[in-house]
Amino acid sequence: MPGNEAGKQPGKRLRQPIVVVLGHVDHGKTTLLDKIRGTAVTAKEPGLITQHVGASVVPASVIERLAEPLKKIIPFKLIIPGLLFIDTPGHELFSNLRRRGGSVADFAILVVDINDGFQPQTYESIEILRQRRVPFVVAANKIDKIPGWKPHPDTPFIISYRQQAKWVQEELEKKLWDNVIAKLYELGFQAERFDRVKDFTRTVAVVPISAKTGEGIAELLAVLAGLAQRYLQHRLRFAEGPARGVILELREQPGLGTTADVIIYDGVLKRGDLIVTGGLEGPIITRVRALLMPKPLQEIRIAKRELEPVGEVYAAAGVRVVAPELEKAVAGAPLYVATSEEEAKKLAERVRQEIEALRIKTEAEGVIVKADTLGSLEAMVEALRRRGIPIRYADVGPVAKRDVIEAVASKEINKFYAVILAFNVKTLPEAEEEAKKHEIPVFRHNVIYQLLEDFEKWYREQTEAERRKELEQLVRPGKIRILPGYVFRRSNPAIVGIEVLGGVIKPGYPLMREDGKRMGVIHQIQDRGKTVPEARAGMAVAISIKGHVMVGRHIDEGDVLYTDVPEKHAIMWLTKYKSELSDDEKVVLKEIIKIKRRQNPAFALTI
Ligand SMILES: Nc1nc2c(ncn2[C@@H]2O[C@H](COP(=O)(O)OP(=O)(O)OP(=O)(O)O)[C@@H](O)[C@H]2O)c(=O)[nH]1
Repeated sequence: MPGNEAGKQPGKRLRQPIVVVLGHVDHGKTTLLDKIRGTAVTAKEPGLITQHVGASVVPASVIERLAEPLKKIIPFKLIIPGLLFIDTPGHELFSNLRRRGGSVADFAILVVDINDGFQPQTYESIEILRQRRVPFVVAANKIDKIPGWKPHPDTPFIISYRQQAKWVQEELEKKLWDNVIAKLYELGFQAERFDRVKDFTRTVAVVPISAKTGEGIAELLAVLAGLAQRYLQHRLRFAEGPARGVILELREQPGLGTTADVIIYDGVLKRGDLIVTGGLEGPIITRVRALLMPKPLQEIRIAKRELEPVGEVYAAAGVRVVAPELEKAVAGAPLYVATSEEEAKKLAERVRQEIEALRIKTEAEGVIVKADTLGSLEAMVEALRRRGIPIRYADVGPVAKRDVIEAVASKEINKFYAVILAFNVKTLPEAEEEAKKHEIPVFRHNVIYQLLEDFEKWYREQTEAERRKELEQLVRPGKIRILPGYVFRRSNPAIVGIEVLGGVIKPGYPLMREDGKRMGVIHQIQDRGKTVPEARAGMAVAISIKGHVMVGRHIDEGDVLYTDVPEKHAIMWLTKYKSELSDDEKVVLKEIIKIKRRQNPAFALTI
């Protein structure tokens, strides 16, 4: 079984924990994975070149040797055979390592540039790790870029650190705290530099490293291995029994059709096995035609490595599966080996239910979600749920016309949710036209965090604009007194000088007397000869009043008038817009309600 060391002695073998690398763009994920692979290769352990499809294994012997100088700080004896690293970093792929209620990945390394600190994808990575309950270690990368740092290539961090000048050490500590540890605390995690951690299951260990110089890689691997053992004490599994895995990626391969890159996290997968996986049109029951693994090579150039057929693979493993009907499968779907046709049917039902549970379709209000894979769909749905954003419809695939139709239907219930959130998928031309026609915004991004930020920003702007508009239309509480000696015209319209005693008046506001009788509508407000849009408490202005109002008959000099706030408006002021009233407006509103209740005791009773 070339390339699959776990398969060499298929007796009772513990499986390796699966590790993923996440983090913000350019923080050094790829460089770190290359370094880890390089470390494993240059260790020149015979027969330990351990390449998988989409993954690499760092054997325990390599980790132990690297960690030798650290024995006093990180004492451990490894019982796991090694660590399986998923080769492609990033949360798009990580989200496909899904498994009902969690992740196939046992651990993660969150890479944070120690100089750049937390960035959008750092937050997003943490969110996804939290969702899937994956414990993680933080690699505070690029320590070689700290001013004054003297690199000691491929040396443990502790040893290199001791040889740095004091001020350089201080600079590192400061950055480590400000840019990494404090940020983790803000998010509710207890975190410490790895050598100060007492309980690795409660505290996030932060390992300062340089993926470029190799400083700290020894500790990073040792901490991971130690953590893996502690965490997995009760979860460690043997590589035996029927395989369970997940489709990481599907690829078209000339001559072979659609093949699936699968991560096997449990059991054994053999050529000829009856397997069950999932597609959008339903579960797929098929047989493994071939299993492909990379040919063993003495170097790390893995990109174009040739694959060769193998008879079986043992968990944990990354393998390319060749089988009929895989073109109907979907990335992120589970893959199970069935021991009989009957069991296959049962498993198929389980897979169908699992996939259906992720695809949402309701008649209720909510957004429309489209994502490229099951894994990203699940991550999107969970992220939306946590933010309390309702979902009407969620599915895998490009944005199509029917998605726009769903959004239009959603608009009838709540226009602010009539949007399409498209994660890493295209919009079909027909759908684009339809969206334009119905003014359905389509938000697209390949970072979930960013996609949701964009939508939430838009949502806030829209609801705020709506609120402003509604607010503008409400009659505000206002109280005025007609100034004696300032009657300019008695009627048609009446023009009088007034003083605003409280609240505010605007043109268009109806007025009432202290006995609740309507006294026309304010037509215009003038302040020293100039028309103004409003008058507030303390101002003395002239107003014209339209309607059947005559000074001397209906109203008189010295009279107090109020704005005639309609009951609906009064209720809005008492509830939704309470915070929009000034203190004097609140006092005036109370007086208005008192007047109104003389005629209608139930006026603006909100409970
Ligand atoms: N000085 C220094 N540069 C580093 C280190 N790690 C990575 N880099 C550089 O940072 C840049 C980004 O590194 P990548 O490994 O491509 O980062 P990434 O996180 O994989 O980025 P994406 O794959 O684009 O998400 C490259 O130019 C690396 O050479 C480090 O420890 N020190």
